[in-house]
Amino acid sequence: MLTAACKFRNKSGLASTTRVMPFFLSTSATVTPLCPPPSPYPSPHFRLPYLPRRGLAFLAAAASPRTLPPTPRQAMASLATSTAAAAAAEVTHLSQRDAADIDEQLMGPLGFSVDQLMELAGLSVATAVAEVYKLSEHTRVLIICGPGNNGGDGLVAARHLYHFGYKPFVCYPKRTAKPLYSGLVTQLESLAIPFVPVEDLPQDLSGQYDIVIDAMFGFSFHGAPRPPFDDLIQMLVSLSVIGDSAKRPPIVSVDIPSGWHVEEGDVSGGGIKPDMLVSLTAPKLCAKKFTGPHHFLGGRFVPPPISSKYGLELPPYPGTSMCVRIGKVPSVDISSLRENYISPELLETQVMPNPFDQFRTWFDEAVTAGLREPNAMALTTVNKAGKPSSRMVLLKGVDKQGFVWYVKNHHFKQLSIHSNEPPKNLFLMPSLGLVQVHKLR
Ligand SMILES: NC(=O)C1=CN([C@@H]2O[C@H](COP(=O)(O)OP(=O)(O)OC[C@H]3O[C@@H](n4cnc5c(N)ncnc54)[C@H](OP(=O)(O)O)[C@@H]3O)[C@@H](O)[C@H]2O)[C@@H](O)CC1
Ligand SMILES: [K+]
Repeated sequence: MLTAACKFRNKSGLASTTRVMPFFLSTSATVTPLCPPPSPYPSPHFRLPYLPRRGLAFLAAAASPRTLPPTPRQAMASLATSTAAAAAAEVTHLSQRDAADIDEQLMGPLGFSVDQLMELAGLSVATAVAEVYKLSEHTRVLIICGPGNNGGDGLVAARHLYHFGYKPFVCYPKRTAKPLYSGLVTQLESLAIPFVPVEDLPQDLSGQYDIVIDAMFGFSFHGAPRPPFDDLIQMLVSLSVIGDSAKRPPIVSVDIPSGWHVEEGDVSGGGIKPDMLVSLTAPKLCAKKFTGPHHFLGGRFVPPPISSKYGLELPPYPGTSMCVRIGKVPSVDISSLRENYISPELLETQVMPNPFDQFRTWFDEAVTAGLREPNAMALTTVNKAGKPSSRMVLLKGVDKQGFVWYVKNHHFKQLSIHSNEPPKNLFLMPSLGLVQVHKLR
């Protein structure tokens, strides 16, 4: 397996100077642009936040009728619109009654078992958590489980998080004697996942855990929380009042923020303020009051009879994902984005003598590693006046004669590849720790 490089010195003594450019490969190649581009967009992996119907209509109008789906450019142009619209998305919110009805139908005439649904729900929670809170920065996860199925979702999520590489701790003070629950506990014990008694929890959870998952109560919650959940909820309330989210573990609520009224939300205003909510099957009415940065939907099992009976408007799940973000995508502090490019040194003696063979090896690794569109490359050309310009194109082939990519006819005229300065292409393969630069001739 080829690993990342952090420093490379070529024969002429040139060293790469940036942290993200571990390897500089310069070669001669023939440029063969083909036109027009043959493949419609977007690729199956192109991923946008959920677009409510109006947003989809906007995109559909941008594409010619019944022909091509929108190109990435068209899709990106509508991203701001769709993102804002998604905040007020027309996702169906369920009443407590409907949520319980759906539960009954799924596990009655529709043939599901509670184990199945719980497994899918818990898996959704784990994948949503992993999507937002990266393992590199959030390892220790405390899962507080209640006495019902919401607690069961928490037990399942703990198991999946363990297998994803997290270090779960489970607080499960009111165990249910049913075989489903004792089985879930046995599974966690077999993974040596610690069960923490309530009295052993520190009053301030922020020092010991990187994420706290609230799986205490779901849609059957009613009245005021009884012991010991009253204290546990208060513990999470005190956590959520620590303003600086960087100094405390984020709180992830499963289906309902525990203690909230299932339909009216945080009625007193003194309840948990989770950073993330993973609604299951469909959001409940209280989710309209959720103001945290991350709202996801999980429970990818809703069959058409349920959707049509309850008129459910739910976002499509992308690809094979078990969860989908709903609501506004939070704005990111760009300066806080960082990756540690720690990798072994790559020596000139370790690279293949033929740069095309080397490119092919790295490219195959990029595909195997699951990079999205690894054939996307920045193509830079310089016009006769010496003015450089870059654009993203898709590589469509490579052989000993050079690289082949597609551009539209009128774009081809603007490429200026007949100037003295040969064009260069650049591939970014971050998960391999690679940036490859090729000089084309
Ligand atoms: N199809 C779906 O939608 C799916 C749903 N799934 C999940 O199931 C969840 C709903 O599960 P659920 O019905 O077991 O209810 P949930 O809220 O977990 O707990 C009820 C327990 O809490 C107790 N309790 C209630 N109030 C209390 C209070 N004030 N203070 C203290 N205790 C209180 C109550 O006791 P009781 O009042 O009955 O004595 C009972 O023991 C749902 O939100 C979702 O997470 C997924 O697993 C699969 C697919
Ligand atoms: K909950």
